[in-house]
Amino acid sequence: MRTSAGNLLPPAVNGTCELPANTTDFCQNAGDSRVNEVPFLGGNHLMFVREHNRIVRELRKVQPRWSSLKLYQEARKIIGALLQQVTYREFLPSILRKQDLEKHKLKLRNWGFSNSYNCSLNPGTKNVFNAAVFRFGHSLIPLDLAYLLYDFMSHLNSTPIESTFMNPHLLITKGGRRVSDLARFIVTSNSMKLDNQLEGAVRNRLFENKQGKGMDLGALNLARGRDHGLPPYNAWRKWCGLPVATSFSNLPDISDEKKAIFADLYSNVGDIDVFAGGIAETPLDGAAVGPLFSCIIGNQFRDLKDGDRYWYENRGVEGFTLGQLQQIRRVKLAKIICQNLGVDPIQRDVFHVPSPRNRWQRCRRLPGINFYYWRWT
Ligand code: HEM
Repeated sequence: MRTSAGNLLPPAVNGTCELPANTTDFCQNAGDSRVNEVPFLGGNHLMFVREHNRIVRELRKVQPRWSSLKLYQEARKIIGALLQQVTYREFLPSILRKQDLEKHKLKLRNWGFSNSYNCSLNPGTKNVFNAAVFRFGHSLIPLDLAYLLYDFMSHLNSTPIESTFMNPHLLITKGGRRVSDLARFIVTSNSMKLDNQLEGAVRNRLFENKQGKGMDLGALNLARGRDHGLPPYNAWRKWCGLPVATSFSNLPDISDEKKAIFADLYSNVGDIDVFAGGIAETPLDGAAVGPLFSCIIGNQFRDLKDGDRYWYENRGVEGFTLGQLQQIRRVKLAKIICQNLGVDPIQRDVFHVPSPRNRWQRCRRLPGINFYYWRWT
């Protein structure tokens, strides 16, 4: 895939971000226009483009006769598999309880092919998931971004997050030489707590213009839910088989303090918006989200997996061989980050900050794919 100098993403033809005057920075081009929304999202795009190109180089060594189209398609298939694996094996366990992962059949196999495909499931994302539930991440957004240098101690260029919206400077400056400093900062920093608090940066200053007028992401989420005609919080509780609130004083999974706020803001308990109610729930023990969001997220990811005929663990003419599948199963996100963004050492589980239970590892010691298994494809 095309990159630009410094192994960065190619520049966008039409400016899709806001650049200060007299800068050598550029807006990045990617398959999704949100690539410029915030530098760590751009960093994710960049990482997978680099990983794609790295995989193509490796495949070419074992399959020198493959056309560039065949190389592209096989690398794309492997990237798809890695994204699925990281999501289910690393990300979901960091937000859902073990018993909910089991209940929704979200656990991946360690060996062999999967036979969980169910043609009656619809793998499309549901309106409530996009327009409300999966926006829970808006409460995790950090206050600022910075560089963390090689010594893992010195912080530089701390920048309020609102100054980085639609401005890829921190990521692409100096011909990409700062990419690893930014990535090192991100993998070692805690996100904000998952709660019903959104930082001022996104509540008042989202995409702020020159006159100092910004938007409110929380309000956008609520408006989007209504605009999409989503049923209210209580209706989704019922859908999930959870007790439904009959009055503000008996909202079952919400603290007394928040019950009072809801009573102040809504005239009827049946009107509470699903986004507002869901992020106000007290997280379940061992989870980052409360019962309602656990239910809807669990359901959605079950359908995305079991409703997908091309799920990477499935057996099929289009699928991987067993040997290839076992190679893919060796890879964790830490390996993808360290190989492509130069964070070395890195903790094994990048969804948690480094600790004695989540120790640093040298990149070369983390398992990766042996492309020898693609020799007979
Ligand atoms: C600084 C970081 C972020 C910013 C500035 C941001 C901003 C936005 C904006 C402006 C929208 C569109 C709102 C609308 O008009 O309806 C949106 C949608 C959304 N965001 Fe975020 N967001 C960020 C991080 C996250 C995170 C961490 C998550 C989840 C883990 C997330 C999940 C979503 C989802 C699911 C949508 C709906 C997408 C769709 O329907 O296609 N966002 N975000």
